[in-house]
Amino acid sequence: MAKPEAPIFRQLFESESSTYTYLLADRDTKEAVIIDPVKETVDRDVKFVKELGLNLKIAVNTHCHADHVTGTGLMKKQIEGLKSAISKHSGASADVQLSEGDKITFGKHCLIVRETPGHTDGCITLVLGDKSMAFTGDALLIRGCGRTDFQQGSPERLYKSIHEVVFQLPEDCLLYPAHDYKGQTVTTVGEERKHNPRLTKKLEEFVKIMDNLNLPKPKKIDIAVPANLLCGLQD
Ligand SMILES: N[C@@H](CCC(=O)N[C@@H](CSS)C(=O)NCC(=O)O)C(=O)O
Ligand SMILES: [Fe+2]
Repeated sequence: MAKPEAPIFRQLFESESSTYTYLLADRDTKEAVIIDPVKETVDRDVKFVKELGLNLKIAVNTHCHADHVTGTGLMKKQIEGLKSAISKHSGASADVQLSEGDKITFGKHCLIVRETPGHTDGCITLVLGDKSMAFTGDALLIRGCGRTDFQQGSPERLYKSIHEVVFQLPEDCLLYPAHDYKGQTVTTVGEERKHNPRLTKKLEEFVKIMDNLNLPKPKKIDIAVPANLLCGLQD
């Protein structure tokens, strides 16, 4: 059973890009936040928000995604008053440009913005006010991390972001990534500090690993990045 003061929390999945979208809401006021909605699943998510009687205030992107088109622009057309948000360092347009330490409030809860660059310049981690959970975007993935070979990627910056921001959260803080490709859903700070095969290494070795991932580029990168600079609304 969830603690009475814990927000409503749902983890939603988009299977083509293996993206997680998160919905959080205050149980009393019904004010809600959505994190990383995907264009293809906007109808599902809007229906769900309506079914739960939520007042969706803000749709936040953890960064300018390269692998899928964000749903924030489309969602704004369907939900009156909804605002989009992204880091001011992302280069993307949105109603709210976020900076380190900003608070996104929903009812009695809030998400605190922590800048965690390295995968991209504008990556943020959103930490729930009581530090019981955090949304790491592509900075930290479960037993992995975001690639650093495009979009201003820098393994040195990513290593610093994870060690100095994410790994400083409480050991039992639940970490929810923007993607998982192996069916995993959640991890903790303690688990990743102990078992992350990349981030448990010294910086020099981490840089070597990241420089030699040799991953193919995301299939949609040439469509997704320009669209995501405009809330996902460019055809
Ligand atoms: N195959 C997928 C793209 C997979 C990919 O590159 N994922 C990114 C996160 S989305 S920008 C990543 O950082 N992966 C790190 C890793 O170690 O897998 C597609 O074509 O969309
Ligand atoms: Fe990404």
